[in-house]
This record gives sequence, C-alpha cells and structure tokens, in this order.
Amino acid sequence: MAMTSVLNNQGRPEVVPSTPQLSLAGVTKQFGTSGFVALDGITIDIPQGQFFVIVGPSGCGKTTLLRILAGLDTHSAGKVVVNRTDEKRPVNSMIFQGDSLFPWMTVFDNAAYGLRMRHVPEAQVTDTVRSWLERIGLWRFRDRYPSQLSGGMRQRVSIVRAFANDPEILFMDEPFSALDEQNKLLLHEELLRIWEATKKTVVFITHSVDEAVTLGDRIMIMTANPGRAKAVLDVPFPRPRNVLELRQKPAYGDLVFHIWEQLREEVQRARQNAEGGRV
Ligand SMILES: Nc1ncnc2c1ncn2[C@@H]1O[C@H](COP(=O)(O)OP(=O)(O)OP(=O)(O)O)[C@@H](O)[C@H]1O
Repeated sequence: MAMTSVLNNQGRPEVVPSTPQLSLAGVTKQFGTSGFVALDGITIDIPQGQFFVIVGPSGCGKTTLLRILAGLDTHSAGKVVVNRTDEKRPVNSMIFQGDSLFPWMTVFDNAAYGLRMRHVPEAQVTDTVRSWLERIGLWRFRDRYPSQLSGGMRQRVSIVRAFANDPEILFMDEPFSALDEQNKLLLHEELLRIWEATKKTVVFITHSVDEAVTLGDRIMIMTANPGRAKAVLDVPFPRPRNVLELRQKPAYGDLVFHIWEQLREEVQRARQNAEGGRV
C-alpha cells in the first residue's frame, strides 16, 4: 500500500497524508464462470477525510464494491489503491446493516473488541471505550448484552466499536436501513456529530437519497447491473449540519429531486432485470 514519507524539520521521517485515500481505476468484478459482470469499470478517487456515499438500485453492486475496497473480496480487473496515512492504525472498520454485535459480549466488550484484537493496553482500552460510550450516551448500559438493547442502541454500539478502533477508513453498508424513521433521524444526527469531530474517510452505502444528501460530501449514483458510475455529485451544504434545518432548505429538496431523477431510470432497469431473471 502506498505511503508518502517526507523528512520533517527535525530530520525525522514523517508520514504525510496521501490523497486520495482510495483510488479506483476501471474496477471490474465478474462472478464465477458464467461471465456475470457485477461491476464494470468503476473509476473514482476518494480524498482523505471525505464522507463518500454510494447510492444505486438493488443489485447494482454496492456491497460488492465495498467488499473489494475493504479487502474482503477480489476484483477481476482494474486497480484499487489504498493510501495509508498512519501504519499504526487499522486500515478500516465496517459497520453493516442489522446486528453485527457479538451477542455473548457486553456493550463494553463489544466496543472494546477491535482495540483488544490490536493488543492495545487494557487501561487505554478502558479510557477509549469509556469516552466513546459517554459521547454517544451509552456508558450506563456498558454491562448490558445486545439482546437487552433496542435496535437503535445496538447500532450506536456498532458505531462506537468502529470509531473507537480509530481506523483510517470507515465502511458503512446500509447501517440504518433496519431502523424506524425516528431512530434513523437520531442516528443521522449522532453520526454527523461524531464524524464532524473526527473527519474520517467514510464510504457509506444507502438506498436512501435523503440519507445520502444529509450525510455526504460527495455522492456516486450507480447504474443498474452492470454497476457503473452514472454520476458523481458534490453536496454543497456546509458543516456542521443540523438535520432538520438542512431538510427544510429548498436547495436540499432540489438536490434530492435531481438525484432521484437520475436514479429512477436505474431503479426501473433493475426491476426489469429482476423480472427477466437476470438479477
Ligand atoms: N458471491 C456471488 N456470486 C455470484 N453473484 C453474486 C455474488 N455476490 C453478489 N452477486 C451478484 O452481484 C450483483 C451485485 O450484488 P450486490 O450485493 O453487490 O448488490 P447491491 O447493490 O449491494 O444490492 P442491494 O442493494 O440489494 O444490497 C447481484 O446481481 C448479486 O446477485
């Protein structure tokens, strides 16, 4: 993986941020021997510290792309470059849709999992996990098990677990899709607050155009299968963002509408593909 080193003014090597953090050139994914192409020539640079959102119809290859970026799957052609800024930190953490907590571990142990896997000293684990659980209002639930929490609380623990591990990149695959609207709104506010304080590189997948515009700096709209980059748009709203205020702005509605116009065609194509048995 690429890492840029320069000499600092004491003559010691210093790692400097390399941008983009993720660089994709012609990334293509073919599954099996049938020749089924899930992703076709995705080319995009994602700068360090950007909240990058991917929207697209069901089956367009969003999860496949995320898994390739996270190193959980291979691509068939093209190039993926992950530029590191700090070799001591983990490259990435993932937050998935639904439950990804270990049911046999308490909230504290779940949140501490990544740090303990990296053999971080226990005193530091306690400090870090405590400060994150306090920040998200879950410290008093630290001894509870996931089954004793609501769905929204479980997703908050997943967020704490990912942020506490301090990865360079956070991959989020529809993390809020199983939540009701009220919990979703609260989680959007919490994620914005945490992300705006840490400015991690995030790659976030969603079906929700509202979620994309509320959270993202930049949005890639994907085509129906085979998944290609149809459009990449900047989200011009300043930060920190207040979710409710943002959603009242005419410019917010205009952007949501514009994205929907582009997406609608792809959703219809995805439906036709599914009805034709291709997806
Ligand atoms: N391991 C696999 N083997 C064969 N085909 C696969 C495999 N994984 C995914 N696919 C196919 O690749 C396409 C893209 O799947 P993927 O899960 O990435 O889509 P998605 O955009 O994340 O969908 P959704 O929004 O419904 O979660 C789909 O047609 C899917 O059936």
